[in-house]
Amino acid sequence: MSLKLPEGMQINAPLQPRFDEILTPDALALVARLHRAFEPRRQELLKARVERQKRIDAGELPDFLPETKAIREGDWKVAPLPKALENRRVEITGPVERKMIINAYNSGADSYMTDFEDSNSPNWSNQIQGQVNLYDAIRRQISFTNEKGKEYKLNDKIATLQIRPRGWHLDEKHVLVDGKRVSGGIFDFALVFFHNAKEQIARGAGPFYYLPKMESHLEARLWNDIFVMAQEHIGLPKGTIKATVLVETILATFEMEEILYELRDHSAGLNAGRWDYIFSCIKKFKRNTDFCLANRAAITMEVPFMRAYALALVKACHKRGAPAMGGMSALIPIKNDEAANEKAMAGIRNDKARDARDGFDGGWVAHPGLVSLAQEEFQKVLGDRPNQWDKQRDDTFGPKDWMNFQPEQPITETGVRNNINVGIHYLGSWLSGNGCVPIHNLMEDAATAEISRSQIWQWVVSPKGKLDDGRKVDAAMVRAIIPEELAKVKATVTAGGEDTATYDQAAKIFEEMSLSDNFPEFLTLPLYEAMA
Ligand SMILES: CC(=O)SCCNC(=O)CCNC(=O)[C@H](O)C(C)(C)COP(=O)(O)OP(=O)(O)OC[C@H]1O[C@@H](n2cnc3c(N)ncnc32)[C@H](O)[C@@H]1OP(=O)(O)O
Ligand SMILES: O=CC(=O)O
Ligand SMILES: [Mg+2]
Repeated sequence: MSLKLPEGMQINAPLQPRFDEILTPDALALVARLHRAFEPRRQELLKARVERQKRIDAGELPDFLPETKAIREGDWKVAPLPKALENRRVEITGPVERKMIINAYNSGADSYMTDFEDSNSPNWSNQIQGQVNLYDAIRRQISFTNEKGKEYKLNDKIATLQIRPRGWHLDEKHVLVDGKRVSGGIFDFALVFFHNAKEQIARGAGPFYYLPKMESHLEARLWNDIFVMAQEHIGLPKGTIKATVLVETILATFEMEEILYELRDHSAGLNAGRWDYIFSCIKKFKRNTDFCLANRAAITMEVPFMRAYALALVKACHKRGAPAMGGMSALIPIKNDEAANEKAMAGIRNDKARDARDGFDGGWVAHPGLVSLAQEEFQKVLGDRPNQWDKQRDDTFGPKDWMNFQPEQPITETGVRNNINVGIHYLGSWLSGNGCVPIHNLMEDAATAEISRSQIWQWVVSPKGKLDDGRKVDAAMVRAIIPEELAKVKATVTAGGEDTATYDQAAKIFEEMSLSDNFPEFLTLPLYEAMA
């Protein structure tokens, strides 16, 4: 099998069965066109992130942008949404894996966000097989048979699909245009859009996306411009694409209305992506000795800075006629322990009930077993209404609330060990090709793992990184604990019948990342270079 590539493009990766159906000359021509038009801007925006980080490291604190005041104070709304996106009470998410795609579509959720991002390990095979899977699913020709002979196919009634491409920071290292790597996000979007947008419209839905990890409205403008060119390229009217932006960086909180404005023809609202958000709060202020968060488990949606961010998001969305989507609790069903399972389910109910009361129009779940209880909680508040866009909030949250990073205690040895254990387990799994894993009965993905590894870094560096018994968290402590937790992780993985080959490498990378002077921007950057 060989591919006919557009001029100037190289693909340095093996072709598996059916990859040629995705990597067609016309689809790759769109990748090349978008790359040539927009890669310089992506690079500038990534450079601007680095420059801004330097200023924050030197003590600058973010604030609202004076140059966008008119947008914040102006009277405008986002364009109306298609019917398929009016009701999004429960959105299930998950990696672009064949069986899971079928299960998620059939789960009873209103919508299904299929994920090339946080829950996906972006090796070449996962990326392109994921595209094959979506191509089949959108055409209702997907099926799967497991090793026991159980057959999977789509129900008559399925969820509305939304697709999350990779964030701006990640390249697709296997595809070069004019000698340069293409953006992972542009690559994922261009292929899935080119092959499926018209088919999705013909089937009563549309090309709907989720956009991750943005730090500014200029980054949203880049996506908007990409949408405009892509729609023109295949002959769809401007405004056909709809995209929900995850507000999952602290800096984006200061530009929520501007982000909606940039995407106003294509916006499907905002989502409170809590896990990357917590990670971003740690990362952005990691050298500010005033800030040091407590154990990961203590940073819930109930702590004031997380509430201030979530409620501000509802306010911004409803003011602009856009859906406000809630994020995901990491709780998942627990097998073989009824009491623990009941507690987890009560936790999910609580989470969804709070979001619904606050004004969110829906929220995410991690697992099909959570769909009905999330539906029930939104039903209690929304009743027969498809959403609650009519609910306007009048809170006045601002910078002080968003940067009130409390609690700072407790930090405990258990907390340190848990972060190291989860970090190594997740990294090892990611390197072996699995980007979402149940660990200690919680859903762990790239965003939750980022919190674990960045907390270790911060606790070592910050004078406030002290355990409740008075000991300072330091490099020696971390180095001593890593082998102990690695052994536990390997025992768990072996008990689950899986190979432990990638876990020594994971522990090494984890140690380097948590103890190096330079904080790696994303854990997936060194990991992606380490993978084939
Ligand atoms: C921070 C963020 O970005 S959040 C968004 C990203 N994270 C996610 O999308 C989480 C996705 N969830 C998952 O990957 C999984 O639920 C996990 C890894 C957490 C747990 O998975 P498992 O241990 O396999 O769960 P479990 O064994 O209970 O699964 C039971 C069945 O449900 C399926 N299932 C579980 N979660 C999902 C899902 N999200 N989508 C589709 N099917 C699912 C399993 O494949 C399995 O199917 P089967 O019975 O037909 O074999
Ligand atoms: O993408 C979602 C998050 O919480 O991070
Ligand atoms: Mg995220």
